[in-house]
Amino acid sequence: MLVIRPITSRDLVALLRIAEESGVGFTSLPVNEERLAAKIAHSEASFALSDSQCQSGEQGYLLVLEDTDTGEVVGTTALEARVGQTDAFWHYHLGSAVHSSPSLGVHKELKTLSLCNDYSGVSELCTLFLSESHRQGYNGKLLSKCRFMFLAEFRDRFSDVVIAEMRGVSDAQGKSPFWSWLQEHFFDMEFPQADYLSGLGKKTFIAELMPRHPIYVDMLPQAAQAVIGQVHDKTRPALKLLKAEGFRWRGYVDVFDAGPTVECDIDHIKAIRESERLEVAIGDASEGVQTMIATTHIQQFRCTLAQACHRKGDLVIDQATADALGVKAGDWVRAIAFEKE
Ligand SMILES: CC(C)(COP(=O)(O)OP(=O)(O)OC[C@H]1O[C@@H](n2cnc3c(N)ncnc32)[C@H](O)[C@@H]1OP(=O)(O)O)[C@@H](O)C(=O)NCCC(=O)NCCSC(=O)CCC(=O)O
Repeated sequence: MLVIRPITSRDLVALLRIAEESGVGFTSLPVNEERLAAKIAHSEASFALSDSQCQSGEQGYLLVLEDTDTGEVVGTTALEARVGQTDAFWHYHLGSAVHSSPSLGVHKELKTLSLCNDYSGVSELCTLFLSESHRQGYNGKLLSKCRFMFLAEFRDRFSDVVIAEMRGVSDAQGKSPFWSWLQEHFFDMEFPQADYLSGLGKKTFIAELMPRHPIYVDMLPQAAQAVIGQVHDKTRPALKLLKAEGFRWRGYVDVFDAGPTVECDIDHIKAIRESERLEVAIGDASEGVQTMIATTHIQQFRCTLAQACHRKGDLVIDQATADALGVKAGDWVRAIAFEKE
């Protein structure tokens, strides 16, 4: 059975393997053992806090998908409580500037990119990765959507707005058309190095070196213009999953690869609106439907997909599912059907 649970220090080797597998441009998982160990420790500390200790918003929750039959970790998924609390959180915003001279009969509407910190303090979904061997059935959906169960249950720890920075376009060698232009004029480093430094949290160079004035998009090379707001091929499924939940692009893009950042008000997220809190009943669930089920205690958070019968106020699951989730009859869970009954 595949079960999502909080990461622990014992998962470091698996996380390192996933970081290698995810490749260049997957900023939140740099291939750096020390950094990954620090990420795990930060997550463990965040899970250990009580709600009232979370005022700073600096918490990060990193979860893994474990195949309980083999003990193998096959995916990751994460949430940041509030970004930009300790360092600045940068984006470019795609806007427009109108240059108009009625007397000459000239009217030009030009697209611009302006550096901003508009998403400071919002919550972020990140670090979504499923090993290729497990990209089948509802596994990807489970990994993406389990975070909405988490947001719904532990709502007070998060902001009213949730974003996700989608990986932008880069080739197999890690060359990004957008970065190539920035590199040529403003930086002396390759995209993988900039992305790596950003993943390490060393982001001050962005403020120091990035172009400070708005950029006229028409003045960028065609190749750079073409990838603004576009996602990496491998990230299309991740974007589709979020769009289906109500996430939209409002013109914000990553400062390195120009990948889109999508956002949604927390209360408008489909899975949050449609999931229900139900009481567990143990029994025969073979006539039920595929259901995502999450537990409601943060330290013992578990989420899985299993056959379940939805009855008025309760949810019938079998003993194996209850064991995997660590729940018993009468406990509360949050659930949402992936299939209609
Ligand atoms: C993102 C996941 C975990 C998703 O898993 P799967 O690929 O198994 O999911 P799936 O169910 O097959 O696909 C989800 C939906 O996308 C559709 N789909 C599949 N391939 C597509 C494509 N090329 N273009 C458009 N849509 C596509 C499927 O039909 C399905 O829609 P229907 O249900 O309608 O059929 C995986 O692809 C992955 O690990 N990708 C590589 C890592 C990555 O790029 N991660 C995102 C980085 S950006 C990030 O982490 C921030 C975002 C975030 O955290 O959510």
